[in-house]
Amino acid sequence: MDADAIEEGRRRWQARYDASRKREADFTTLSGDPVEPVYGPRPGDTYEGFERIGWPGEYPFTRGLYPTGYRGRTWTIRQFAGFGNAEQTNERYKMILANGGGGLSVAFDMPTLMGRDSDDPRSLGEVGHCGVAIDSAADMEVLFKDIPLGDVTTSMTISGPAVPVFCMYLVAAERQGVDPTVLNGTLQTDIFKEYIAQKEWLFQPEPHLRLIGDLMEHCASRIPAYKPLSVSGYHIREAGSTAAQELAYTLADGFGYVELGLSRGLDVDVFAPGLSFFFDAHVDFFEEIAKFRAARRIWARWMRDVYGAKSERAQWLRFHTQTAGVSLTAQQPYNNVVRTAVEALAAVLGGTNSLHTNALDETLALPSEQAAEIALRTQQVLMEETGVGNVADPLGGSWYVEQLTDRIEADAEKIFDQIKERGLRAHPDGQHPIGPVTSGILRGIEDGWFTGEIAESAFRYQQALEKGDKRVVGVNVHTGSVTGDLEILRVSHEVEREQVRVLGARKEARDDAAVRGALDAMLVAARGGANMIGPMLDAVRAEATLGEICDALREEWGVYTEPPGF
Ligand SMILES: CC(C)(COP(=O)(O)OP(=O)(O)OC[C@H]1O[C@@H](n2cnc3c(N)ncnc32)[C@H](O)[C@@H]1OP(=O)(O)O)[C@@H](O)C(=O)NCCC(=O)NCCSC(=O)CCC(=O)O
Repeated sequence: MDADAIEEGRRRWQARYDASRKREADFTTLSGDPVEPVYGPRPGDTYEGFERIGWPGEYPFTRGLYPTGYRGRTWTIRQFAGFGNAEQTNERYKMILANGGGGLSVAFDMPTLMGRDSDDPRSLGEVGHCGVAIDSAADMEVLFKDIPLGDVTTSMTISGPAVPVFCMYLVAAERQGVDPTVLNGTLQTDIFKEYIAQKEWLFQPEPHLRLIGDLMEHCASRIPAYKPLSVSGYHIREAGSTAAQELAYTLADGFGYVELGLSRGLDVDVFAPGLSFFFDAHVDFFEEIAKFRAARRIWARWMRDVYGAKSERAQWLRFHTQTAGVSLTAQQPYNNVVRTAVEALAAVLGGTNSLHTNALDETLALPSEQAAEIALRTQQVLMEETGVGNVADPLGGSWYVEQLTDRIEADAEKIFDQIKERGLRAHPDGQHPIGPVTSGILRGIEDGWFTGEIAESAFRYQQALEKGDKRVVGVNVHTGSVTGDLEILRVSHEVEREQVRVLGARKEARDDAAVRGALDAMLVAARGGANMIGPMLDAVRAEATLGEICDALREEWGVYTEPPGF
């Protein structure tokens, strides 16, 4: 790009920066010297390919979504939390909010994630263990007791039974007297990554996609700020993928949901802002920063050029980041604080919109209160002390980071081609039921391609670790010393007994005929083409449980069994 064009871009950015709101904060160095909100080539310099880098707040958004970077608003500190019953988790949420947490993020227990009630025999021993147990709208009410749902953004990490759980959240808001149309938050809902990595699905992909389409339609028309999908690479990475695979599979899944919305006749400029993303921040500092920058650029280009999105918001890739659970070690666990801080810094330098920092004991158990506090404080140290939010995309223009960004982008594009090619194999006539990328994803799920590719990468890394080419402190290098007793959070089995007792009492107290009638009406919608959110909300209002709703649908649609892979 020639020097004049670069200067014209700088003036455009400056005008938008001047017109934007900034935080009341000190934007100087620790020594008191002023710093610019963003840096670029020196006036008069040319820069080949600068249009791929650009300025913060404009296409292709490599350098961030906002002209102000974090000067406008810092990232959201959003700590993923949940354990035991709704009452215990409600206490933890109040602690997080009181200590400066910016939003909530609900972790559900395994039975809830699988759409089973706490009194289901298959739930035995799991209730309240890896997250909070939620059986019905009444539990959701307790979960958010004294937390005004209209004022706090709430993320819920659940995908198989995302839609009934979302209905419970809406009913809890109704019962708080909050107008559901003002709600703001994120539901994970990403079923593709369940088949690819996390493996918490309920049905075949097609009925799941139908439900997700209903949800997208409902949110786009009635709850405009709510983000019904958090397209997730985190679990793909944690399963052992490379950074480029994480990026490419996740963005491809995002394209799949865009195609789903388009196939339902929705307007891309209306529904696309409801798609958000969720990535891992692993320990290779620069590779991760490059991944985040490439993610924004690829998404903006595809949204504009392939799917016809016109508004900036529909071209924006907004993402939450969690530091890499898989990088934590049980050996010398205090070192995990250091790893997490480095990973969190990569996320921030990559321009994350929201961040969870892992607690040092998470490789052993759910975080203790003390470990959870250190994790929260880690973000606050970065935010308050380091000056990292003063300058947007401070690594933009680094030869290394720019080349890494280009390389990851090119690797991702190759993977998109492979996915589309699989789609064409499934539909050689080019008649894709939802869209070409979706066909490729479904084919890749069906024939085990994604899981095979991830397993291959995980295997290669493990070999490198065992040969000592890759080193992990406390694991294959610097192994002695620095130990210490950790206080481990243990969830009492009493929680399960109490949850089952309360659930039994609620079932006794409700109007069974109303529950049955509402579930039947939901099944009528399932068989026809009507949007299922309305009837599902009615079932939830009648205190139908999550297990009852999911079982009715399992009976209707059948369950999914993974094809065996070797
Ligand atoms: C979009 C995100 C990513 C972030 O939403 P947030 O509300 O926190 O932040 P945001 O949208 O970026 O910002 C809030 C508002 O401020 C505005 N805003 C932000 N920065 C600005 C700036 N500089 N200038 C002007 N406006 C700005 C935004 O546009 C937005 O307003 P508008 O709304 O008006 O635009 C959302 O989807 C989210 O919160 N996701 C979290 C997902 C999550 O927690 N998942 C946990 C998974 S845990 C898991 O899966 C478990 C893994 C495991 O451990 O196994």
